[in-house]
Amino acid sequence: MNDVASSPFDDIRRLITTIPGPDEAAVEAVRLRDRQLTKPAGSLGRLEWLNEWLAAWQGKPKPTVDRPLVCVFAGSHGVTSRGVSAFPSEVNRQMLENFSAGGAAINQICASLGLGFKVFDLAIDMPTNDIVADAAMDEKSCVATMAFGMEAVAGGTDLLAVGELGIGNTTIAAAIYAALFGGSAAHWVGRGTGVDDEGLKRKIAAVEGALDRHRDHLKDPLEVLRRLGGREVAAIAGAILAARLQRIPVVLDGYVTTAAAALLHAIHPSTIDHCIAGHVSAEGAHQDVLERLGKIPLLALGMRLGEGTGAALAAGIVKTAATVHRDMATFGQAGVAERLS
Ligand SMILES: O=C(O)c1ccc[n+]([C@@H]2O[C@H](COP(=O)([O-])O)[C@@H](O)[C@H]2O)c1
Ligand SMILES: Cc1cc2nc[nH]c2cc1C
Repeated sequence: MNDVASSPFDDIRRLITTIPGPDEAAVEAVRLRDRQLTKPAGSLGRLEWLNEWLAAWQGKPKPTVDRPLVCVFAGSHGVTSRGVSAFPSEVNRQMLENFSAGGAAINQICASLGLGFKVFDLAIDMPTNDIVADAAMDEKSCVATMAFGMEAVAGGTDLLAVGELGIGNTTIAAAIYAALFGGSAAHWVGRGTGVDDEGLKRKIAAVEGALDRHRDHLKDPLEVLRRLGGREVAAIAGAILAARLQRIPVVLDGYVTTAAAALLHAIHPSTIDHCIAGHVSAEGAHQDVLERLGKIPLLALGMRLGEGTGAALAAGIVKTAATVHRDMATFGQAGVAERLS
């Protein structure tokens, strides 16, 4: 008998030890074809790199973006009782209805770019505990929610864009970053949906209170997730892991979504090598987070909506990059003269 008590988190840790690495042969095949296409070498900038990235993580010498999928995870948060958002928590349910009716920004972006769209309701009417007073979740429900997130890609996709919805979750994200990276609560807290100066003070106080409450238990990133996180963050972490195991590249959304990636990165940096930052959010500290994760955002549009919008726009660019690589003529096919020397 093993006398060390096993925890549900051990399954997650074990899973992380099994994730595949990049397919270098596929990357080489993309580079070879890229050199033959009718353009000066390197002239498509990061579009060229995107195809190498797709090939590396799909494990395909001819990368595809035929079934791109945007998954949005919705959670609700007990910390909202502290006045940390400019909007009431009812917005969660109302925005889910808006998603279903096709009225949200993300619906228009997905329709415009030809992206699939799925929403996951993570017990939106049952908020997680207030992180200042208690742990957000118990270990079992944290792992169960990660497992639920893993199912997001079960229907099949070749590019996953992840996003979230959850009033109060920029406070949750700020607390996670403060726990992972240190620094003051004020550095990590921003205006989210648009809180005024008083709201900003309440957010800072909430993050300080949460860190104080959980201070002796924040070494393990999975404990940070359980204590300071939310269900959407747990589910996104699960989706990112499942995508890696199924060789699906991932595009991250903004400040809140990136918190899930930062937790995985803290377990082991290579865990998020198959992820790119779709955009840098206008939420103040996002650029700092991306630098710490070694991610250069594809877009910088001053957006701070969440709901996967930045990731979806970036996924549209990734889709175009794959089409360009697949369908351009070579110098030989087009009869275009090659470089002189
Ligand atoms: O992801 C971002 O960069 C981002 C920045 C600001 C706000 N949000 C969205 O706004 C909500 C959280 O804002 P708040 O003020 O309620 O903490 C949540 O639904 C997020 O999707 C998202
Ligand atoms: C209206 C609204 C839409 C959102 N989408 C993501 N977060 C949101 C927050 C609000 C308040």
